[in-house]
Amino acid sequence: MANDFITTIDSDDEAPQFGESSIQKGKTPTKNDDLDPDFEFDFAGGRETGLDLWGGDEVTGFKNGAEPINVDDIIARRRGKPLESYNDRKRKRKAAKEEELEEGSEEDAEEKEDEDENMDEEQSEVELSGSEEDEEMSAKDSDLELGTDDEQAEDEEAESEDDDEEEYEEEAGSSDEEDEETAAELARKEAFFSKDPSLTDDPTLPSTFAAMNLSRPLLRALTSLQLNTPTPIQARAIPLALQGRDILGSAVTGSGKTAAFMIPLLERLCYRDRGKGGQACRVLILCPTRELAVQCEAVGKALTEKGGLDVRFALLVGGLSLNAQAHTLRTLPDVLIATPGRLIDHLTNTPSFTLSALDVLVIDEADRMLEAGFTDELEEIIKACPRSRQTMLFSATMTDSVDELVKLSLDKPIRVFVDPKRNTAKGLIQEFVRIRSDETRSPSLLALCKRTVREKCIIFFRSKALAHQMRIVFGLNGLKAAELHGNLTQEQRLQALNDFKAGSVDYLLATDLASRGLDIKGVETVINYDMPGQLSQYTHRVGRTARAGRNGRSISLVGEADRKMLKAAIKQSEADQIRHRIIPPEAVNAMLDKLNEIKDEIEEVLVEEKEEKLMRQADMELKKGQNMVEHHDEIHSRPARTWFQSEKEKEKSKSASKEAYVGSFPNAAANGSNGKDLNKDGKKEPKRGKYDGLSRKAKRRKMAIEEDQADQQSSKSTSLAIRNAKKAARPVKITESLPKTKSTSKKSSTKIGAGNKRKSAFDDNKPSKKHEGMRAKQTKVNLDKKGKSGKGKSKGKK
Ligand SMILES: Nc1ncnc2c1ncn2[C@@H]1O[C@H](COP(=O)(O)OP(=O)(O)OP(=O)(O)O)[C@@H](O)[C@H]1O
Repeated sequence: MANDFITTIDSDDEAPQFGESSIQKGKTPTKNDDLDPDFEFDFAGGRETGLDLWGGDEVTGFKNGAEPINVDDIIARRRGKPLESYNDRKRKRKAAKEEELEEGSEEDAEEKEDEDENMDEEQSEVELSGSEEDEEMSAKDSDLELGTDDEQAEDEEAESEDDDEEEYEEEAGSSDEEDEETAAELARKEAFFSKDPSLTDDPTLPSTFAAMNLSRPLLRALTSLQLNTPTPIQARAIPLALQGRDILGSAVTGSGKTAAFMIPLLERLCYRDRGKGGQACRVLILCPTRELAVQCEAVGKALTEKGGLDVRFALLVGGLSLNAQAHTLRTLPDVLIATPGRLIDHLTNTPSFTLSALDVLVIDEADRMLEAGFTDELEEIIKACPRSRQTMLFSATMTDSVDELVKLSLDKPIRVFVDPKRNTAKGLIQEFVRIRSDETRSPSLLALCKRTVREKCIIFFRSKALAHQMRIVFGLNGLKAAELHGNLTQEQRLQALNDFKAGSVDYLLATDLASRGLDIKGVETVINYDMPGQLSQYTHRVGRTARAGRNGRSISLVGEADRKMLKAAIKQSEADQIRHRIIPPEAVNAMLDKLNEIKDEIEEVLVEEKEEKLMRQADMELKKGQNMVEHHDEIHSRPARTWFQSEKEKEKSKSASKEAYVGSFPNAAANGSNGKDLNKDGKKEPKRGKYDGLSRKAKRRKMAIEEDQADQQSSKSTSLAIRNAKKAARPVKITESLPKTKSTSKKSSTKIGAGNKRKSAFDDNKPSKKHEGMRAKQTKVNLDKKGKSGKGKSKGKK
């Protein structure tokens, strides 16, 4: 029985606070389109002890950018008072108590009056609408009545769990098949990967960092950051990385993977050639998001500063000044930490910047890179790296979608998978709340936050618009929240993280932008407002809590459409980690009423926000115009920046890469996230021809351009052939070696993860030559005009 392993808990014993309500079905907020593309900031500021990132000191020195709009300001303006965080309220209460003790018993009566006044003030600041008493009463009432409703709810739940059980059995049947497939896959993978010597030759793993033969400064840094004992992934990966081996590393979220690659590469840099000409960019760490790159840099810098190492970092991410980054690159920093897009931009547009001296390439959150549609960018970057480099790929979730990437970028790699059966941290309790109708989702979330989860909570939403709407709803209900998603400026994103870290807001309302890698200390709860489309996303979301051996809980609101994902999440977890939570229906209904009451006000806040945005945008346009007039000559003398793909190509390859990634999940189609190219009968649509959809005129024009290009190409190759023939006819000097014969093999154009019908990378035995920087063997299938296929074959060069 599912009941056997699902413990049901309810919210009855939790002290209620106050209630509120309604679902905002109105307007979606306007897209934040007043971003200033030129704003710049730096990440000055270190940290004292421990790897405590996002300490609130990172965001400094903003220039140019207009002040971002804060909906809390709009709400405060309407209400006449700013919102307070749970911490602020606690601090106030504590201060009041201390004051009371100091005053002594003589002034007791007088003091009590004051305190009551204070309390009233505090309460009214928090309880923004309705009378305080009413709210408290209604919340209390709902708790008292809970017994009967609870029983009813549990009965209903038991029924549903019976249904669940049947489906579990069905799933268990199909999973055998999956396991068989996996066994075959595993055999192929085993042949591809080298044996991990830490498992076979020497089963005793280093239990201390000192036992890893790390240099003294690095050991000192680790001690002062209180990293005393290596985590399992560190114990296994660091010694292998120090030997220069290529690694595919995976371990549960929050298990210290960043240090697992950062420590060996810093150790390596301690012994680099510092002589004349020895200075170069030696390490590249690729991260999927800007926030992750910033965090990764912070880990590296913390170790460097504490150890007194002479290693310089450069952060190459979007949203920061291109010119400042180009300037830093000219100084040849040792470690580049980059997001793929910005790195490509520099490779294409920053004069004399190359990766030709690179020793180590690290791809963090490798599967996410493919999910985010960075396939072509990764291929381009790998192509720009020397073949002799060491490569390490890390992620908590390694789906088969990374096979191609592994094969393309790693050389005789070792798979370092720590506890592959465990997907979530041991200290994580996963709670699930059943949502019977979508109408109750928002009130359930509010009830949860008002009654149970008061602080240090990240709430994940499927869309940016929803996260923003909910921020307004939270604000109007006296809950202090910040939002984090891609519609914000980089400044706002980092500010939100810093506010949350500092405790000046209690909730971080985020999209999946924040689901990967972010290490924020003290996150106690993760709430999934809705279940994500993929299991790996769920794993990463809930992995923002219970990190580094700590405890934490996740609470997921599960509707009918999320049942499959619920089962998958339960299946991948230990039985004692799962709980069923019930929110008293009265509390939910009270919130629903409150939300309905403030519906109009939500609209008004959105309108005010829009108006303010338009005004600031007009201001910026004005400034822009002035700049264009004043600095016309300078602006037009700059060379235009180029990109390795056109916008159209970029979009196309992004969606192809996303589809390939999503297609690797069996449940993706069920979640509506794939199958775009299937017709009504579920069959694959034929591929569109390159002239399809074009008017006759446009088609003729395109054909003419292609002909011109072909002509140009052939005249170029003719003159090259003439030059070569002349050269060959020249007599060869005795001291000169004979000219080498050129390989005629064609370049392959296989894309990582491209195409929907996926074949494992490990199925491919035919070697072929790829780009200079790539080491993997590739196969290209060339279709001739008649549709016959022929395989291009060439050797991979080491
Ligand atoms: N040896 C160690 N001892 C104690 N704490 C550690 C150790 N190594 C790392 N940590 C801490 O563990 C936390 C999580 O580390 P990190 O962010 O590298 O995890 P991760 O495995 O990369 O997680 P994710 O998969 O979510 O990206 C950090 O706060 C870090 O300071």
